[in-house]
Amino acid sequence: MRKYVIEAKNITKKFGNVTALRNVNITVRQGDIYGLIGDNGAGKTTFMKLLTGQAYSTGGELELFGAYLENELEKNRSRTGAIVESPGFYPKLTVEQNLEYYRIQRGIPGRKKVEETLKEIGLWEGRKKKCNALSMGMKQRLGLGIALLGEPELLILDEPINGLDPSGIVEIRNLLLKLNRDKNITIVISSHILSELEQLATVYGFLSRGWLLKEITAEKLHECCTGYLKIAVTEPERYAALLEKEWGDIHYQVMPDNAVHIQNPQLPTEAYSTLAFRNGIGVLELEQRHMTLEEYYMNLKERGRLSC
Ligand SMILES: Nc1ncnc2c1ncn2[C@@H]1O[C@H](COP(=O)(O)OP(=O)(O)OP(=O)(O)O)[C@@H](O)[C@H]1O
Repeated sequence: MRKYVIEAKNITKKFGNVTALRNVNITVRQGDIYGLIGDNGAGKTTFMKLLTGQAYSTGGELELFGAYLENELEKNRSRTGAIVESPGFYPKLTVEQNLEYYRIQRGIPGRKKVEETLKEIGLWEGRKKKCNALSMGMKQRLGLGIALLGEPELLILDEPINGLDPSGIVEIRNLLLKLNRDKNITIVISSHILSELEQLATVYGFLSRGWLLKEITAEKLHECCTGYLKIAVTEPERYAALLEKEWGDIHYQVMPDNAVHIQNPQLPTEAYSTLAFRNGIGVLELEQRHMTLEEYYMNLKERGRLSC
């Protein structure tokens, strides 16, 4: 069993009369890439701020690397690195000078550390650039570099791919995967780009208005979302009636575009097309589809809870 890095038990956070988190239970294990998903105002940043010590809970218990007493928790925060809200760079200093500044400020020994970090985040070539001349992608990488200076075991990243172009997104993704794989760094990451999170996360937590709707591993989610068969036919209504007659307990949906979506099909694809052919119905399109993370999330929000 992998060790717990974060255990949030019944965490509540109120800002005056605004409740940002309500009895939230979140568990992150060593080596996880934990994707926090939720609409604006769901409580993602607040949760991350509780982890970094930028805010404190008003109820419940937070454990970081097994410690929950405030002074021990604080000590363990030194084992984390974070980008929560934009890191402050000195615009007139170069990339290298900014990193050097933060190294000294945090009391991290060894000048070599800056060089190693620059190479790790792919900013060695751009180290002499002033921060006010950096692209968004370079800024995000520098932010990550500052977070990495203290050799964290846990990275907390609030929307680190926000505002990046497609190649910037791929660069950050590959960097995070490498850090996770090679250094076993546990990562908590939030993003509104679900198709991107899908390529990174090993566990998901879905927040809505301060409630944790669901926590599920990527593996389990994938199993649950075996998805549906999309079969577009010339006579969808008649085809739907035939489906029911042939397999009574089948779950399907007739879509506005002549397609019928068969949920979790139990038989080989041909069985469903043959049924149409046998009854003189034309098959226009046949495609096995997995539910995307985005579709799962939209369903979850609509229904509040899903069976898986
Ligand atoms: N310092 C604060 N004072 C008062 N209310 C706050 C404060 N910080 C956050 N909130 C409120 O708490 C709720 C959760 O905000 P939070 O920033 O955690 O959401 P989020 O999921 O990160 O949203 P986004 O995707 O927009 O970043 C919101 O209603 C927000 O207005």
